[in-house]
Amino acid sequence: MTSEVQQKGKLAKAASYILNIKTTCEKNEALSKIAEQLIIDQDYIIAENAKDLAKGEQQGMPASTLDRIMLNKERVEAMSSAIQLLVELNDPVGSLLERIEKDNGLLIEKRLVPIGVIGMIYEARPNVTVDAATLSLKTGNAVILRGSSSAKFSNIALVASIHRALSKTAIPVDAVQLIEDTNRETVKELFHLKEYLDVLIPRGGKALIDLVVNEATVPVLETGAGNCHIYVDHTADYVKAEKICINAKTQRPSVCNAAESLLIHPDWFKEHGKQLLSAMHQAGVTIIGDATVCQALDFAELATVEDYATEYLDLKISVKIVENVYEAIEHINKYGTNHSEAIITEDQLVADTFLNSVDAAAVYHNASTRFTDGFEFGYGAEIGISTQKLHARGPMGLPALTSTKYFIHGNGQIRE
Ligand SMILES: NC(=O)C1=CN([C@@H]2O[C@H](COP(=O)(O)OP(=O)(O)OC[C@H]3O[C@@H](n4cnc5c(N)ncnc54)[C@H](OP(=O)(O)O)[C@@H]3O)[C@@H](O)[C@H]2O)C=CC1
Ligand SMILES: N[C@@H](CCC(=O)OP(=O)(O)O)C(=O)O
Repeated sequence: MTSEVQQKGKLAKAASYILNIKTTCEKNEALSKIAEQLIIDQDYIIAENAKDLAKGEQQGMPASTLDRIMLNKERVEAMSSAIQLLVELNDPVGSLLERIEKDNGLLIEKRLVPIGVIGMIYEARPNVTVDAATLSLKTGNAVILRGSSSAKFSNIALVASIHRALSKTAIPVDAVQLIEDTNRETVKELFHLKEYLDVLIPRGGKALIDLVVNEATVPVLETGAGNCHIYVDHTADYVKAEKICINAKTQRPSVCNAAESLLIHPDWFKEHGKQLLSAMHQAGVTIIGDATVCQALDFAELATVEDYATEYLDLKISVKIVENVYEAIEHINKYGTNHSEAIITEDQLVADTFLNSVDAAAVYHNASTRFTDGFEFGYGAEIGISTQKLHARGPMGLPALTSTKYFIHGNGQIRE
């Protein structure tokens, strides 16, 4: 018997061949219809979402996880408006990257093309269902979605709404597939769906990413956990440091681009450490410090080596005193996850050393790590934040969902 994954993979592949010849106008019309349909269906979507929330509450899920799953009128409207923004963005498909005219008259053009079928395994956040589907459609790709079991009812409702919208357009309904069987074994089927999948994007914690990278035989675009640091150098401006550290830690502690660790120069710590960490503590942050920090502050708890490797995803931060920018870089390259790293300094040379030597997808000088986001970078949304180096790095918006193809135009040339 053919499995759900096999069946939906086959349908998505067939749809991808239809989709890749659709015009930008046809794709945009379909996106606008989806934006409208989500609003029409919002009561149904919110009612289905309530089933996920009730299940989560019964299982004793923390409030931060329930908040990630929760949909209300405002959030559905935000999803719909994000799609309208995507409509406005340039369609990269067809863009000419290179044009070579050979002496024999051959014209070689290198253009951006859809990847084909994208597989997505992702966390319990229903808006990712809509982001992934719409980014894929705009770039002429079909998508197979496998969201978390914790958001199952919400995802089924959202994809039903997307299908209702697509059925009124030139874009095939089969271009968006949702795997409804949330058994973890079905996830593994995607790892080997070579016949139908062109790329698999896992979006979630380290355990999921390691599993996919180690086991998948299909090409993988790796996203990753965010153990993000801020290094406060001895020339750092206090006002900037406080604003950035509090924003990076507290604005949305559960996301991958939130700061998890502070590294501070000893001279700066002597002068401003107490003021900064007290302000963070007052903002609700638990300070897990090294011996120097704990000696200076009675509210700090002592850090272990594990703390430096931990992505808390909570109102908690580890704090370590480092001798200089070189020790900061060494620490980050050892404990970081190649996601987003920041330095606060007024010294441009120190900043340049940090930005060039830290191995991460996004490096910041005097700004919050929270900006690593597709919308903030101008991509409308992101399908994930890549922490690998090949094909795409950082927030993956529309261009990251394309490949290239050579189009060669001749008039009878043969190779001598
Ligand atoms: N770089 C990026 O783009 C992003 C990174 N993140 C990172 O993700 C993490 C938070 O996500 P979290 O909620 O923990 O997500 P998880 O990693 O727990 O889950 C993500 C998805 O993978 C599935 N899954 C997890 N483990 C397995 C397994 N062993 N076998 C099969 N399927 C599996 C889950 O299914 P099910 O839930 O049904 O079990 C879910 O659909 C943080 O580390 C955060 O930094 C988050 C968003 C974006
Ligand atoms: N796009 C996000 C960051 C990445 C993300 O989606 O994180 P998560 O909430 O863990 O699923 C943002 O900063 O808004």
